[in-house]
Amino acid sequence: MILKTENLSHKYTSTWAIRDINIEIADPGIIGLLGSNGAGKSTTMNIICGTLNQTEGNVYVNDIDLRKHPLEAKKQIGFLPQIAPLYTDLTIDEYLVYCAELRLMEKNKIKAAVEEVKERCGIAHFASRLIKNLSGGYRQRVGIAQSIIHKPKLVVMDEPTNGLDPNQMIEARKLIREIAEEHTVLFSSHVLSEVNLLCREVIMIEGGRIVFSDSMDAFNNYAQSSAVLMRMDHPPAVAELLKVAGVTGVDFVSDKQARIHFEGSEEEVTDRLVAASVAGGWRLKEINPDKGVLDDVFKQLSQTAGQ
Ligand SMILES: Nc1ncnc2c1ncn2[C@@H]1O[C@H](COP(=O)(O)OP(=O)(O)OP(=O)(O)O)[C@@H](O)[C@H]1O
Repeated sequence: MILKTENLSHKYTSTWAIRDINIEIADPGIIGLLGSNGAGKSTTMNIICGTLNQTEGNVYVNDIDLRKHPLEAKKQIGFLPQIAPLYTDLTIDEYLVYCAELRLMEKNKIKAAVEEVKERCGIAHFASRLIKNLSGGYRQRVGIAQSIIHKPKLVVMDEPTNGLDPNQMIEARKLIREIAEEHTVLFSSHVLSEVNLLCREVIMIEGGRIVFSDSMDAFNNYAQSSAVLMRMDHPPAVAELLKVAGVTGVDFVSDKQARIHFEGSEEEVTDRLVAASVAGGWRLKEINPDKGVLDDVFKQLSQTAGQ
């Protein structure tokens, strides 16, 4: 098992920030830890990486108990915290050597490891530049480089694409995918689409508890909302739309676009709406499933979790 947490729970004050977090990762790939702000992602990651001591529960990395054998377990973990721990007055080379030493790498292996990781992360051409003179995207690459320099089994990244511009995000995602070819990556995000793009599996956490843990495909099936968005040139009155079998509610998001809530099969209701549009001359321009926004999915999932 690459990572196993058992009933991981943590209190900063009198209330539980996370409670009974059980994670099992047996296979390589990218696993997303998805949750809104304050859900408990950073707390979970900090504990897994040994930078925060849990109140209760256990962490095993590569079957090594992190509490009992912290040095051994930490050799198997790379960590990119939410704020990358960069020393901006060092050059990339100096910083990476320093990180390799912190990771207790053997002296004679450090030079080659630094070279390799610079190549891998696309920062070799800036090797002697001070980190403070790098753009946000390159700083993030340096942060990623330090997390894999000692070739850990598990790389943990806390919101690694947060604060990057769209191009930098694309580059960072590409790099994360490449890293996942050799390492298992656990990365957190509060953006559903980001997790969707990158991950094989998703663990969703809300209010400090896991509310969903399964494959991305299973999540998407679950998150499929029971509403469609319909754009028409000549939309009818709400009452007309409500006559279509299965339609349970209608709200207009603009004068030409309506959100149609329904019960039952999306395909059948969509077919009926299309037929009604043709018959009624509504001049349908577009009809699409309305994917639930993250908050709605959270709500659904937390209700399920409470049942
Ligand atoms: N040092 C701390 N002292 C007290 N409470 C804290 C501390 N750090 C986090 N918390 C609380 O613990 C809960 C979980 O926070 P955590 O930072 O783990 O969430 P998160 O999902 O990572 O959110 P974000 O994306 O905003 O970082 C929140 O209610 C937060 O206010």
